[in-house]
Amino acid sequence: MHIITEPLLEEGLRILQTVGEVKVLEHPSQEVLVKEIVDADAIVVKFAKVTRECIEASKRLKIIAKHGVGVDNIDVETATQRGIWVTNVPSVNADSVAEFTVGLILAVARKIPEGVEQIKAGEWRRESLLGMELKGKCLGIVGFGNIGQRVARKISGFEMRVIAYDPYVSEEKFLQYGVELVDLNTLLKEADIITLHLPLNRETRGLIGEKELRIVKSSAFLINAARSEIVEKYALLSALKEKRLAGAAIDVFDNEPPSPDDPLLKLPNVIGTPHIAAMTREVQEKIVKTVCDDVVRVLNGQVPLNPVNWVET
Ligand SMILES: NC(=O)c1ccc[n+]([C@@H]2O[C@H](COP(=O)([O-])OP(=O)(O)OC[C@H]3O[C@@H](n4cnc5c(N)ncnc54)[C@H](O)[C@@H]3O)[C@@H](O)[C@H]2O)c1
Ligand SMILES: O=C(O)CC[C@@H](O)C(=O)O
Repeated sequence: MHIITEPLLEEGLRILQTVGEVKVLEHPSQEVLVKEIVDADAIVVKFAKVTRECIEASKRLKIIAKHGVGVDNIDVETATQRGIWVTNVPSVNADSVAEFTVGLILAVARKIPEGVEQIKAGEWRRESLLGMELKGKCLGIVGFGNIGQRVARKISGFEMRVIAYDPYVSEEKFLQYGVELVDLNTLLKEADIITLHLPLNRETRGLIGEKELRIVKSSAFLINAARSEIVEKYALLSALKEKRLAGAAIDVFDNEPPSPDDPLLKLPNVIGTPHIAAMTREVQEKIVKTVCDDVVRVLNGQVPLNPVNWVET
């Protein structure tokens, strides 16, 4: 039996049914997941948390397949210790996420959502919507992997200076994209727009905190379409309230969906979207096939094509 924790495109169900019965749990609580995972051979997960408790409750689990890139909602260490494959779908959503990031940059720098709200409310207060031109400004990309590189490529027509920080990418890669490699402090000091494209893990949790937000220009904007916890929420709130940061565009929240009372969403200089950077028809159709094909491979005794861990034999 295979478990799916969130609704999946029909094509995915069809592929999974070739190797067994499929049970769709719509956004299960931890309690439900711990109970349901006991007899599962495979689990396909979008946002549900596959914790140590879940993994330890499972008796037959062979694969935890992430419908996306970031595996921060899966306890990869425990899965690895127990010989369970964890897979993801790298690069497939990178173009859509990069396109969306460019959209967020334009939206926040040119106050597009406020303009839409005003006109729908029958208002015409153009003077309150003075934006920032991108030409000649500096874009700072933190995390220069699949998405970060595509953001650099897609923004090139806007004639910005592009700098990036990524300690794990070779200098040649930055040269290839015409991007200046800098350290994090330089990026925070010099960027007019800072955009995050790195995974959430022990090293990156809270990477952008009080100290870092005191370095940024007060005219700068922060874009986060990576993971919420990379930025310390209360440090971000203070920076925005005290106008030490001009604005933020955020696609990811620590509790999704966020409460309508989330203090970040109450701020006029914050744009929020419901984790939709990868939500295009093209991406969803490709992801579902890749993620389910790996489940089939593992259940047929083959090595998956997109493992994020390994199992010692
Ligand atoms: N909002 C969404 O819908 C959405 C969609 C896709 C991905 N994401 C998030 O975006 C992240 C990046 O995706 P990707 O496809 O570019 O992944 P990727 O693995 O291709 O690139 C991530 C890059 O981050 C770098 N990195 C790691 N630790 C770092 C650190 N401490 N400082 C700077 N750079 C560091 C890595 O070297 C790598 O180059 C994912 O992990 C996921 O959390 C969000
Ligand atoms: O499923 C989605 O649309 C989001 C997944 C995204 O956050 C990812 O890590 O790839």
